Amino acid sequence: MDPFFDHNTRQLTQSSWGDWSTSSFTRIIGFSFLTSVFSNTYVFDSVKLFVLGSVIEMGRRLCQWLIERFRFQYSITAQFDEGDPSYEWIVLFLTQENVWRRSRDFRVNAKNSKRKWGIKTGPEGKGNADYVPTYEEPQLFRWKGYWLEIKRGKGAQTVSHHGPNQAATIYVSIYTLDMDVLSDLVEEARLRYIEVSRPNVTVYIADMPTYGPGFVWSNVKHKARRPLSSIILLDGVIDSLVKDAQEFIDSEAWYVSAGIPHRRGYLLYGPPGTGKTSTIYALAGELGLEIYSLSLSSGFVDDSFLQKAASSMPKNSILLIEDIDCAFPSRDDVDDEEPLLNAGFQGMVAQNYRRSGRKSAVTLSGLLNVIDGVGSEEGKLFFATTNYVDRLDPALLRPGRIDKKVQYQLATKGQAAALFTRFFAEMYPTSEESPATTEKDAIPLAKLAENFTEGVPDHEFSTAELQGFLLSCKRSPKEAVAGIASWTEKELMERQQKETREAKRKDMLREKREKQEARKLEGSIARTLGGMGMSIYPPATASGLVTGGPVVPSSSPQTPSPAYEDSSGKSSPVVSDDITNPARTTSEAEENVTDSVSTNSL
Ligand SMILES: Nc1ncnc2c1ncn2[C@@H]1O[C@H](COP(=O)(O)OP(=O)(O)OP(=O)(O)O)[C@@H](O)[C@H]1O
Repeated sequence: MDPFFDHNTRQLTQSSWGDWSTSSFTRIIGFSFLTSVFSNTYVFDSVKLFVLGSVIEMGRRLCQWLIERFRFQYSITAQFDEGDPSYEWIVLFLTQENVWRRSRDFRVNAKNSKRKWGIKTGPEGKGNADYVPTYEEPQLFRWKGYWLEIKRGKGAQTVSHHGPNQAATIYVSIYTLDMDVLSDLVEEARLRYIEVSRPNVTVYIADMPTYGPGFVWSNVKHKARRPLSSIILLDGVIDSLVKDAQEFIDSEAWYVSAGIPHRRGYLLYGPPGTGKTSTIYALAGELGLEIYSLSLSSGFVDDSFLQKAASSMPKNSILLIEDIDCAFPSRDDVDDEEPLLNAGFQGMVAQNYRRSGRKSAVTLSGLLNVIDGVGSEEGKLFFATTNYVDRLDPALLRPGRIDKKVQYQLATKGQAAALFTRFFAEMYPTSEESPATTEKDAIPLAKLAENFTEGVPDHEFSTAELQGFLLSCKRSPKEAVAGIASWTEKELMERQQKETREAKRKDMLREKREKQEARKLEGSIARTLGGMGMSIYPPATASGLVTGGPVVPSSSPQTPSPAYEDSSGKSSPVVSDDITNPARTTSEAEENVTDSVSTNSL
């Protein structure tokens, strides 16, 4: 029975009518709303699209998930970080495999670094830039029947003078589970790199601080290989060096069986410009070794940086540390650096170690650890150069750390003649059939070289200096012969003048330091006496009326002499140059300015 309808009276009661009408109305309205919605094709199509879109998106995500699963299960991914030598290998490999053809993003580098993996953009030698693909978008290609995918990511952070830099990382995924395929790929990339770099010596330089995991050899240069014959040293020096290094490389098995770490250290020492660095580059070119170079005088190179750098070098390569004496204190350096420090910013670390008398943040023990440590084993050659061998600690020079020392000297007459001959050899071909030049016909080259050496005193000039002179008259050997005597005379005179100025400057610096130390001492005595209620001078002395006089107790223990007090009530450390001559109480600032001006003017 219908609760809202009274069949007897056939009337609806007031309350039941209201309820019924509401519910029916809602049903009718809802139905009609839905009917109207679905009868509207626009809305219906939108819903269909929405459902379809959701299905497609789900499908896409499912596919992505499956691909990721597949990749994870059936591929090997290798990571190549910029700054590591293997990064260079893989970039060259990708360039040679023409993977870049589908690239849209390129990094443009000036060609001066002779990078070997920039893509060819036209006929050989065209343009002054390298175009290096960045692989921002993943690329797929086939190699030896395997699918490889290349992706780029972000690597370790470095900091240069221009701010932080983000090194790049290249990920190579190979769709196989065979690790041998990956090692084959890396080995092939390495061999191709060596082949391409053969006419050059590859030099990795760490010239930026690195943060985070990994290590960045931030700069790579390819220098033209220099023939050993172009290095002019005393007879037999370079040959014995090359022979020694070659023997070391060839005798790895012997080192292992003898239980001796397979590394060897060389120290090349002598005046600047005598060919130390050139020798190492020529030797690396001859033996096909890469050079990893860093300078201890770079402010950011400390013990941990050095350790990381040494451990990230590959086998059979050279670790080159130039100016190794920077890690050792020298009193002269403190004097020399003082104006620099006062001039302004040097960096907190730099200030700390420079104040300690060193130019480097690397400590001796840090350096020895690197030479002895794990990072230095495995067929690594360690080369160090210095202009000041006497500053080196004996601990560094002991066999096992430095196995061979080579002394470089200023040029002898013989070296000067060899340099001259090398310089003008092209103008004076040795072959009999070579076309003659007028100069050649006039005087033979050997004779000219002999004449040239008459104007060069033994052991006075470096090879670099003589080379500089020859460059100024490179078109005419006769001109060089004619000008050498006056050039040496002028150079020697200038050198003497410079030495006099330098000696004077050092004297002034020493004097200044002694004065400062005396002032410090006086200040501390004054403070001590002031604290005890005493003064080093009677009150009249402090006012400048009386000079000299013994140290006497102050007349009033509670009130120290105002001459030793600054505005804050503390005793002033700067009063006089000499406690036995307290009359010089006037303008210290003026005197300091005079000192520094005269120092700078020197
Ligand atoms: N013995 C040499 N034989 C040939 N060239 C030399 C020789 N010495 C110097 N030079 C020339 O002089 C320049 C500087 O040489 P290099 O940098 O090798 O000297 P260095 O001894 O390492 O100097 P520094 O101690 O200042 O580093 C180079 O261009 C090099 O060609």
